Amino acid sequence: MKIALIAHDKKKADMIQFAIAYQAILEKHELYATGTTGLRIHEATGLPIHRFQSGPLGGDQEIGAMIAQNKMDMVIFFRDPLTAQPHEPDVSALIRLCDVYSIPLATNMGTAEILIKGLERGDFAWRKIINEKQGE
Ligand SMILES: O=C(CO)COP(=O)(O)O
Repeated sequence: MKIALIAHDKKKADMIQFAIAYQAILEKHELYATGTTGLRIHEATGLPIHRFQSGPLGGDQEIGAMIAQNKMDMVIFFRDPLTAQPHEPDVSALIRLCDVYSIPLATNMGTAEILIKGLERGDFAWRKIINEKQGE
């Protein structure tokens, strides 16, 4: 599965803890991230991770483009709900696309843990079926 990992600055520590805790699951999948989040996860875990631009420089939009092409299976996006983001429209657009394409999206640690455990349990087999139909 292709998984996008994104965290706003005040949530990066949470994301790193999450990646360390679930490294054994994450390493079985293809990981993508916005620039700084990806760098921090890679430094903390050594996990291979494709890094897009930093969020404010277009990284959210690049991940959104993958969703629009049905090339992303899950998004874990630890948003900071208490800090205004200069690229708020990009953040909203990414979340909107997850809803347009029914892509599982976690915006906090509680939901992310449920998604990742579901992934390990095989709950995302339906994504595999869709991908196979598309010849991916
Ligand atoms: O701003 C972000 C998502 O909206 C995250 O970007 P970085 O991972 O580059 O900090």
